Amino acid sequence: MLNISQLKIAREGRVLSYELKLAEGKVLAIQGVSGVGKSTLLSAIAGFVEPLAGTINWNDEPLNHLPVEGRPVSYLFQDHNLFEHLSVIENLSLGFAGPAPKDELIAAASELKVLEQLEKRPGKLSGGQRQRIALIRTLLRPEPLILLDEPFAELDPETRHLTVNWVKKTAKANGKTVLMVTHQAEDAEQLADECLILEGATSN
Ligand SMILES: Nc1ncnc2c1ncn2[C@@H]1O[C@H](COP(=O)(O)OP(=O)(O)OP(=O)(O)O)[C@@H](O)[C@H]1O
Repeated sequence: MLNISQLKIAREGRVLSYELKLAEGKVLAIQGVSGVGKSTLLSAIAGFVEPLAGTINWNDEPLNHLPVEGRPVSYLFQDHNLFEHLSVIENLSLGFAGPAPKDELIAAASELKVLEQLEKRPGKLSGGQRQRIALIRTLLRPEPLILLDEPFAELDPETRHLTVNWVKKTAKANGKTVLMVTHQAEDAEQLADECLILEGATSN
């Protein structure tokens, strides 16, 4: 269970407040107007933003004082966070305690139609190809809590449908708990078990 209680974060003279409970293995869609604080919530869970107050607990363990690298979190940023000096397959192979699950990575790349891109540098890929590579990397890493910020924004409708289904299948098969920021109602309908709509912040 992810339990976020009375979390408060200062942003540009405003205080953003969050309250959230999500059972293990569930997918939550996070929606709300631009600037309401969707990405800020993911950043706080991942440990990039210091809250003013409140707690973030994962399976009853407080995360607040853990460093970014000590949190049980795999995070897909809006800009895809791929290392440009490594090939795509090297990017995909990072972050595993033991050897990377190459067969699983290659099967995912084939399913998402990016198999031909694996030996290239991320800079040579289209936005949509990078997005699928970043999704494979984020979903197949070992951490149980998956944070996705606009993960399908650059995909055409057909590829989007394929990719959303792959994320759903992969998250469920591996028991992942997923928080996904999206502006698309159909992504939420297709993928999410629950929906959180963030609303305005209070002024300081
Ligand atoms: N690194 C930062 N430092 C300070 N303030 C920030 C930072 N990033 C975002 N903000 C501010 O925090 C508020 C919430 O931004 P956030 O990116 O969380 O919104 P969002 O709902 O994800 O928006 P969008 O849908 O446009 O991505 C905004 O007022 C934004 O200007």
